[in-house]
Amino acid sequence: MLPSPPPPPSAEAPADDGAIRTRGLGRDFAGRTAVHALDLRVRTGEIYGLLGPNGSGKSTTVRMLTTQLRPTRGSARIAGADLASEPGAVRRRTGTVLQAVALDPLMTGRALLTLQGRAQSLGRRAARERAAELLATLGAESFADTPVGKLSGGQRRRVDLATALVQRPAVLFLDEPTTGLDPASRRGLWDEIRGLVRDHGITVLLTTQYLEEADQLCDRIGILRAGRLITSADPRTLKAEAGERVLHLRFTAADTAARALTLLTGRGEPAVRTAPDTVGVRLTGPGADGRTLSLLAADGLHADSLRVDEPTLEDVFLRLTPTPEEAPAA
Ligand SMILES: Nc1ncnc2c1ncn2[C@@H]1O[C@H](COP(=O)(O)OP(=O)(O)OP(=O)(O)O)[C@@H](O)[C@H]1O
Repeated sequence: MLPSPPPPPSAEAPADDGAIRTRGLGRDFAGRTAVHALDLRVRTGEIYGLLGPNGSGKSTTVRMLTTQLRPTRGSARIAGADLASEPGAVRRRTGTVLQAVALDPLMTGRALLTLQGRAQSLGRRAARERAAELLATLGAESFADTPVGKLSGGQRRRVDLATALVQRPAVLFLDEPTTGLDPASRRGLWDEIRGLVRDHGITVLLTTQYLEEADQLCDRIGILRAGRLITSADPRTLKAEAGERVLHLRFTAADTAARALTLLTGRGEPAVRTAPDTVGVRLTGPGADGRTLSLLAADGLHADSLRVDEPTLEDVFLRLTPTPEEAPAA
């Protein structure tokens, strides 16, 4: 069996704190603010992605939440433990996979996991069993006895992940878990992360620079910009807020497209010519596509093909990119 359910929150923990709750959490470096006053809430059992451009404060946030970096201001509760007054409990209840993990390249994954188990006070036999169990869970048995220095990037990340799970964490922090992996390994790792959440109730907070990763993997996403959390919502909501859908109408001939454009703009529709034979119409509300098609049909115009472009997380991200004066100085 893998992790037991998350430990119950300590008596004084407010019931609605979820797995991670920060209040005004922030950090300055030499008088410069890296993270302002973060109010973050991650629900138990969700995958929460912190997304943001370079230098926006993602790693600083993770380092504060994993007790590696002392906050300058604010407070946080993680898996029911207070970050400032119960750092030991926070460490026991969380697992962390950082970007560059310094694994001894000569040790095998199995040996590393067994060692980790011993470090967590497991007996020799229990540590071996726990290692075997985790290797099986993460599909790492076939390379469990290979020195980690000889593993591929994706295999190594599985060993990293297994190492963070030895102590059955309630909350798992992953700092850019798939950076440098090829698309197939990345997808494989997503499946493992989803499995941990689904089968073992683990809460995951990950940072990523990959929009696709955030979109595919995360239940909710928080976007950091220059040290501030500027939005936090599920990917669908973010995309819906980011922009309108665009209906592309392709006609058999360019002059038909020209007629369609004249007709639509004459009726106040937000239409533009996107190619000689294509007209794009911004869909400004429910039923907008039907209205456009009816207008055209009433004039005897029929598109040869139709395509609707949905807004992407990239639209969200681009819209939220910092202005030069907001970007932290290099
Ligand atoms: N130890 C440090 N000393 C001084 N400044 C720091 C330190 N660590 C981080 N910073 C600064 O804090 C800001 C936030 O950095 P952080 O590494 O948290 O961003 P990030 O979003 O994780 O970036 P990346 O995507 O490049 O990893 C940056 O301006 C960075 O230069």
